[in-house]
Amino acid sequence: MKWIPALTKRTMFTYFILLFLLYLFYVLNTCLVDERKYSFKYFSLKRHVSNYKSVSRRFAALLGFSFNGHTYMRLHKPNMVPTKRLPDALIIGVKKCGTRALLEFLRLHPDVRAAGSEVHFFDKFYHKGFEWYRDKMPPTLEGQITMEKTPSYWVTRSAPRRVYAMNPSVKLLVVVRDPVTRAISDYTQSASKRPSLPRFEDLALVNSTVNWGGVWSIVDSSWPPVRLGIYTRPLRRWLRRFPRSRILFISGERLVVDPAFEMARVQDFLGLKLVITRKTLLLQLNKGLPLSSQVGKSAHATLLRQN
Ligand SMILES: Nc1ncnc2c1ncn2[C@@H]1O[C@H](COP(=O)(O)OS(=O)(=O)O)[C@@H](OP(=O)(O)O)[C@H]1O
Repeated sequence: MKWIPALTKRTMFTYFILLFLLYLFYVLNTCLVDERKYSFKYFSLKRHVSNYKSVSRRFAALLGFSFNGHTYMRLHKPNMVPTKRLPDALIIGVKKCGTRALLEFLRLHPDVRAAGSEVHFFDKFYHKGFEWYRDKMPPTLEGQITMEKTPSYWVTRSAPRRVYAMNPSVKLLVVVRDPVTRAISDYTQSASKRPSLPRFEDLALVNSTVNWGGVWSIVDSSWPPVRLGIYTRPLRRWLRRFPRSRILFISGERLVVDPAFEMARVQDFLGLKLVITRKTLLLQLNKGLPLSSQVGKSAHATLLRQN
């Protein structure tokens, strides 16, 4: 009976393997449970186990899976795939008050995704429809905020109604600044493009016939750089559609002298975790924050002064 010794050899080999595996599981388990008893083995095994885990995690991620505690879950669940959504918050104005600085600071927050440039949907491209607008937005994950800034929305008569039609709970951010410095900033921008432009005072002031014994100059409130600084009329339009609690006013001046303070207000209003602080801003600026040179320079100078 030749098969008996052969079977015995094979059986013995199988037993040996099983015993070895049993021993291995025992050691692994004991080490993981009692770290004091087998400290050396524990540490070396732990290293191997964690290496194995991280490699498997990366591999699983490549296949579209993700670890969540002890269970696997599909990464491609609807809320895990970045999707383009209509904005949850808008920077609606005011032109030349620091809107760009505000958006650039907000972009530093990991839970904020903003459209690359001014979209002008509610003033110029409304006829293209909400699908067109959605397509202009960056893909966001669930929990992230989609944003856009177009300062001309502030003065567009139909914008409050249109924004309301998109989402009555949208959050609105308005940067305001001293109307005189705002007008000068506005004029300087135009003058840099048209050097032949008359002097600021010639455009901002008009001679008045209403006088008390002489010719008086009064401010020409119809001149756009001045008119844009009269905040009450557009504000009334926005407040007709949106409650005050949905609008946050940000001081353009304070955004320069204390950006961290204003950004804390903004993050609180948007329901974001406080990430943009004085410390993180300074840290980022020292590293070469991805801000435009103008915004970056003024913020850096301010933060260094405060330090
Ligand atoms: N960090 C920071 N904080 C606040 N404000 C800043 C900051 N950096 C720049 N600025 C000033 O913002 C002014 C431009 O405003 P806007 O970005 O709203 O201009 S625009 O409407 O988008 O063209 C423009 O004002 P003027 O320099 O007076 O023209 C910028 O200097």
